[in-house]
Amino acid sequence: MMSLYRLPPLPTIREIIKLYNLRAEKQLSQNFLLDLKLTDKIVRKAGNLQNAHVCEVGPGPGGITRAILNSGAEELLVVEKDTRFLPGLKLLNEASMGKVRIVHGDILTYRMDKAFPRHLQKAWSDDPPNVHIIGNLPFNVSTPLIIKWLEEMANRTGPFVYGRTRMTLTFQHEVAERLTAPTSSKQRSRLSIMAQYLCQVKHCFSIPGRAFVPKPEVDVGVVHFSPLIEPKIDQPFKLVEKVVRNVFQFRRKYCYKGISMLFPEEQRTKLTEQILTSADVEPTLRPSALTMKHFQGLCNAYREMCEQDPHLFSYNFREELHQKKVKRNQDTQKTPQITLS
Ligand SMILES: C[S@@+](CC[C@H](N)C(=O)[O-])C[C@H]1O[C@@H](n2cnc3c(N)ncnc32)[C@H](O)[C@@H]1O
Repeated sequence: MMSLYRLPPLPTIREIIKLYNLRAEKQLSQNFLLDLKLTDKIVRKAGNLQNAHVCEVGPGPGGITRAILNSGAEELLVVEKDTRFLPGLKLLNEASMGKVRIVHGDILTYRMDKAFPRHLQKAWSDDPPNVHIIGNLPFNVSTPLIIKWLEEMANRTGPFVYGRTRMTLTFQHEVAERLTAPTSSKQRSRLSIMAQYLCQVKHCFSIPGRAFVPKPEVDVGVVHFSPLIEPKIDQPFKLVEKVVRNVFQFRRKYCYKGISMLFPEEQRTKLTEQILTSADVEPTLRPSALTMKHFQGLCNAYREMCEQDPHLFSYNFREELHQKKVKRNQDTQKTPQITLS
């Protein structure tokens, strides 16, 4: 069946690279994937792309682009920052009879909410729309981008105005492990909770660094995100983010230490006890041992406490520390100097 959708005249990626003299820019962390088995495998992990509307982020010379075009997608929007790749992408567009829409831009600022026709929109509780995001981006872009997209997923904005848009993205191997880490694993971190409370996250497979040209220092993990109908924590993203950040800031200590920093010093002991009791969290658990249910309990209890004291949410213990330091310095300067004559 697959051969029905194959587009025979597509130029090979090596031809495109040679034709336009496309060298990877090390400063831009460009690492190309030219192995067709691997580009096909990434695209297969996105699911069935027949008649799909796909956005590929950072297509570069077009290895993954080609695999997407061969998968039966109806429309492929590519967002590429580096102008050197535009002529090669135009060539792929011509060879695919106009299926590729090329945007020269930065995916961090591109309006994904306007990227596709509105008729593709599905209700959140419905099946996911036939809209997919696929990309092999530089590591310094993929991590801030996934944090931005997780917030947009929580708010149903950006690419999630179409419904539960699925994403298949590459990350540095260690980040892929953190995104998918289960309770009590070494890699369990802030990113694990933020991703897993909103989606089903799957580390599909790893690609050794040597498969890329040029070879990056680290291996790469391919991660698939499928947004959940009901997030596992029913609280605003910013609140969840604050609780989770506090819990993990002292990751080697008992969890009560980080949790206590949600509260101003004068109420710290009392309110920490209150939140731990209400969320049914054992104070001597390590942050990595907390389950999603524990985080749900902590966020719900913190929300209630913030409703009772509206100043609580804006409290930031680092700011308090900073203020104290400034005051100490001012006091030292005010102390009269006693000079011995
Ligand atoms: C690691 S290379 C991968 C290229 C290609 N997808 C592949 O797998 O061979 C990353 C690509 O993303 C592009 N890129 C980097 N930052 C970007 C951004 N903020 N927005 C859009 N594209 C970006 C780079 O120019 C480059 O083409």
